[in-house]
Amino acid sequence: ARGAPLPPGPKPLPIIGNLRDKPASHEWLTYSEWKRQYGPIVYVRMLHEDVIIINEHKLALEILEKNSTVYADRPPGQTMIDMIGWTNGVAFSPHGDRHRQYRKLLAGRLSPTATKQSFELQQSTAKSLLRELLDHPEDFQERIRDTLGNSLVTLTFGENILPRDFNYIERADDAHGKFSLAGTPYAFAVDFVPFLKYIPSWFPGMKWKRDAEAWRAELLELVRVPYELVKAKMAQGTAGPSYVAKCLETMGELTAKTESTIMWTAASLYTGGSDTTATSLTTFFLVMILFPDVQAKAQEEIDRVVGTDRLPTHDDRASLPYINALVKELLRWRQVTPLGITHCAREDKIVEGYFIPKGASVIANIWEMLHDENIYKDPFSFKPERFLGPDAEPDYGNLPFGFGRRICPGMHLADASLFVYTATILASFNIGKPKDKEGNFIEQDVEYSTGIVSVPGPFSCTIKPRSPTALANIMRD
Ligand code: HEM
Repeated sequence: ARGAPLPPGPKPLPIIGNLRDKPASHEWLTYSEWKRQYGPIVYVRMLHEDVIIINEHKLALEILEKNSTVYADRPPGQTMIDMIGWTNGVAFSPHGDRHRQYRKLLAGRLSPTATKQSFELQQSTAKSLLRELLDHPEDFQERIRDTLGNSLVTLTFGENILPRDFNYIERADDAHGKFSLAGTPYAFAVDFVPFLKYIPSWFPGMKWKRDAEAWRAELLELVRVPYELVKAKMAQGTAGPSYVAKCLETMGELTAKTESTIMWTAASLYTGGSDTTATSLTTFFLVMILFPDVQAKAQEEIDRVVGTDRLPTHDDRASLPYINALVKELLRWRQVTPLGITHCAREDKIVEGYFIPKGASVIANIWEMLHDENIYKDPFSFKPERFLGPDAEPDYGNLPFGFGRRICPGMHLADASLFVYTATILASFNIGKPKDKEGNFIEQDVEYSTGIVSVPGPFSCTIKPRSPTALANIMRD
């Protein structure tokens, strides 16, 4: 398929290619610079890895959606990730028969219609969150993470399924930390010298392999134990509703393969949904202190449409256009996964006159696409109004959730839960800038981390019930 040129990009050096151009962190910012220098599609070579960076939404749709099967794979990735077993998980599985099975099962349970079955859980999660925020406003970031995390565990396995000594959240977060470590490029000798993985782990200097084996066992336990517990409760007829219970009900006869499909997709709900949703909701608090007029308008809409005697629910969604626009703007302003997850080309292809080689890593700079000045006026200010009225700016569709065969399967759940969490909080609290002893507002520089999920550092805000009626609503039940 050659005959067309590779996309333009910074000049590579012999052997190492563009390794020295690789940004140390927050890569999306450098990639955006490259858009201005080289255009919307850029090619770089990292050692022997071909990397294509797409910086424009229209082009990303053209490449990743129109040729969704060609770009459905993930890059082979780090040896350590594979040794620990993460390539069995949904997000890092190669796109073959197994990944198709994963997606089919997830699609059945996370479709817009199926998602409605979790509305009640989301509403009760929103209420628990109100109580947590009332009692521990200074810890709001941690409380958000915990409350939303617990809700995902309940959604996946059911209420009170896990014994006290099996702290799912702690174990999962620990496994995610080890995943990040294992995924750090060239952090382990085996990334340079793959045959090291065949040397026995008792050999001197092989601690990394003993680590890999221990981490593999931990991950397997995290994936298997809760599943087995639900299965046992199902057999006794005592399991409550959950993702796993529903899968077991509908899967028919169980084989090792179908069980593995249920287990790994179940694990992907917390892995994919926890940091992302919690980070978006944390950013919502930042927005509230930085853009007080947005908070006032949102509260005005809720008071007018829902009233003050009760909390908003999913049923109110269609009559709350400003809140809907706010959620849309929240996912644009600080998209939480700025580069999505890297896709990989399964075959050579010429797209838009450029050659994209088989095996190339394909990165979509979602951050740049959502801040494109040609589409969004004043892209760094937070304006829900941009999505409202006759002069509305274009709707970005599913862009924050990625592309093609790999698009986020949890997007409807994420969207619905963010709606009900933000609406419930807006109905109940005023969120404000903290003040110092002299009563002056404290300005804070909030930095977002680098990584697959870009997480805000700590910041503070005041969280106070809006009125005695609001307080009564929080305290009810
Ligand atoms: C604000 C919330 C969320 C955002 C912004 C988000 C974003 C994304 C993005 C950009 C991808 C990569 C898509 C691609 O490769 O093109 C992804 C994948 C994924 N997400 Fe989400 N996500 C969110 C919430 C969730 C939730 C709530 C769940 C599950 C309950 C979830 C589960 C997953 C899974 C399993 C994958 C891997 C899909 C695959 O590789 O086939 N995500 N997400």
